[in-house]
Amino acid sequence: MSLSLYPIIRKLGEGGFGTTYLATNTLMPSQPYCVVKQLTPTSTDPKVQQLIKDRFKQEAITLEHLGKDSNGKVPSLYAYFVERGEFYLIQEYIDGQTLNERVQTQGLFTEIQVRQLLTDILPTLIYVHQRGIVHRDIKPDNIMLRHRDDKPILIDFGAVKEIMSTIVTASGATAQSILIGTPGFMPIEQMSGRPMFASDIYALGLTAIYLLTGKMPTEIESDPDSGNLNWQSLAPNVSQQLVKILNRSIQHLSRDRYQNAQEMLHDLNISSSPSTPAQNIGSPIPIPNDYEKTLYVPTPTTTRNSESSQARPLIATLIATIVGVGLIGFLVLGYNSSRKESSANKNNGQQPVANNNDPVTNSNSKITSNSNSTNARSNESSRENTTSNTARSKTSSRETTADNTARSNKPSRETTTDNIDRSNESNRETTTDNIDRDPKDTVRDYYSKINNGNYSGAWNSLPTALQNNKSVHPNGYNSFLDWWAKQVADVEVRQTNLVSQTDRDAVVDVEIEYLMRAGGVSPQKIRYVLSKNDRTYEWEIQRIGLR
Ligand SMILES: Nc1ncnc2c1ncn2[C@@H]1O[C@H](COP(=O)(O)OP(=O)(O)OP(=O)(O)O)[C@@H](O)[C@H]1O
Repeated sequence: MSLSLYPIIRKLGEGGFGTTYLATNTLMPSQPYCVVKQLTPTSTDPKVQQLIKDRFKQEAITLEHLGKDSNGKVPSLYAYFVERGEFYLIQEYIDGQTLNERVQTQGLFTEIQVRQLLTDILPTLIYVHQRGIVHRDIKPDNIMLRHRDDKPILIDFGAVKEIMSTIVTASGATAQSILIGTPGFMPIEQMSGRPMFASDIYALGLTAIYLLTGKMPTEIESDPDSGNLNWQSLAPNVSQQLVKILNRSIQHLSRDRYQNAQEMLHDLNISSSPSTPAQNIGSPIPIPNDYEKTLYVPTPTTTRNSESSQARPLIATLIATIVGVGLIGFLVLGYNSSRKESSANKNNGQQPVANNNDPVTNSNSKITSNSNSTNARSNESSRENTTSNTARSKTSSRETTADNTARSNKPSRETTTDNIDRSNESNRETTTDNIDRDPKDTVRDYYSKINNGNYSGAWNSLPTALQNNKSVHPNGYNSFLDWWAKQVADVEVRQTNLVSQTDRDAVVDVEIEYLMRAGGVSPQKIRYVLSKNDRTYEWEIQRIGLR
């Protein structure tokens, strides 16, 4: 097989991974049009290239079966091959228009048209998901309306692009260097490298909103309190029923969305045709303005809302990051961060005693392989995957922690005893070490303590004013434990930035993600104000606030 069999007519588009062309399929008697998708891998390492070749073949087989059995719902795959380091897919040409082109040429969709589109495309999604495939890049550019029958065809599956971004990390593991998906259409779990079927539902909901409003998700204002998109005012004639369905499909947390395409199709079928314009359906739940409160107050509503309100800014940041670096080098981070130990509740609500000498295992921000996210076998197995990965990483992290604890407990305790009786001179020794310490380490240490189950140590790192703030910690240390030990499974430090530093003060911005025990991931951007202790010269947290 070779490219010369498919003479190029013209370019159709160019994306992050290559170029799509209109071509002629000379292998067929009528020499019909075909589409040539040329993909260029990120890595030029020969070992990685071989790996990509193997995976590319697997993915081509998947696409072949998907096309063959789909009854025209997705383009057929005619051929695949590798030529001069470039990877090629030869696909059926769909004579039609993308949804984006349709809106540009014919204007916005009516509710009836959107309902028809959803009724047509949801069975395709059911079909794709039943084969264990998450599309991962549903958007108006990737759904075509075929001229002959106006039926929607799903194009441009994300998995093959993800394969192109395969790299080998320093530890020898394979990972994907790029998040597949389009800014604004990617839900939070997909941005964390864990796409699931509900991720496609999210993107489809936003696609429908685009058809009704003409606005991409990034162009729609979100409610400052909840982060929910204020799209209804842009489409005031849409019925309450459809608003409700679309709002459910675009919930931030996957568990609040339709779990599968059948559920959404079912609601669409039973809901009546357009009648009453929507009035505040799915309206945002307000969150308290007290930002510090959302750091710890462990009520599910607050968690959801704080996630909502924070997810969009984070998404914006990630978009900027992804776009800014030309889509290269944005490594998908896994969740193998260090673990809390079940002894978390040992103190049972009593005020903890000083325990600042617990060993600190800095296991944050690890880069891990994300190779299992390509095809989720089913919703259930997708969940299993996530759980088992978490479980696996927890075990290994716990081992690391235990190991480190064993190694470092003793010296730590000795230091404690020493410190009590020590003279100023020894304090000066400590000082010399600490002068050079980065204030960012203090922040990282705080989260490491939490991940290691050293809640009392973390609590003691907080300024007294925050500990005693009744709106943040109504039950003191118990409130702190309620959040960290009972609701948060892991906290991942994504980024730490030293904003400013003098001899005495420092400001550190961090981007973290809470992995919630109930499921879901909640990103947060937090600002720490630290000051240097006059006596110990250690950096101490003075204030914490959301950014
Ligand atoms: N099977 C197809 N039949 C007809 N036209 C197609 C087909 N596949 C893609 N196109 C057209 O080519 C355009 C670009 O294709 P596609 O979305 O696959 O890749 P891209 O935009 O170049 O990059 P990326 O894959 O990164 O999105 C589409 O918007 C569509 O107009």
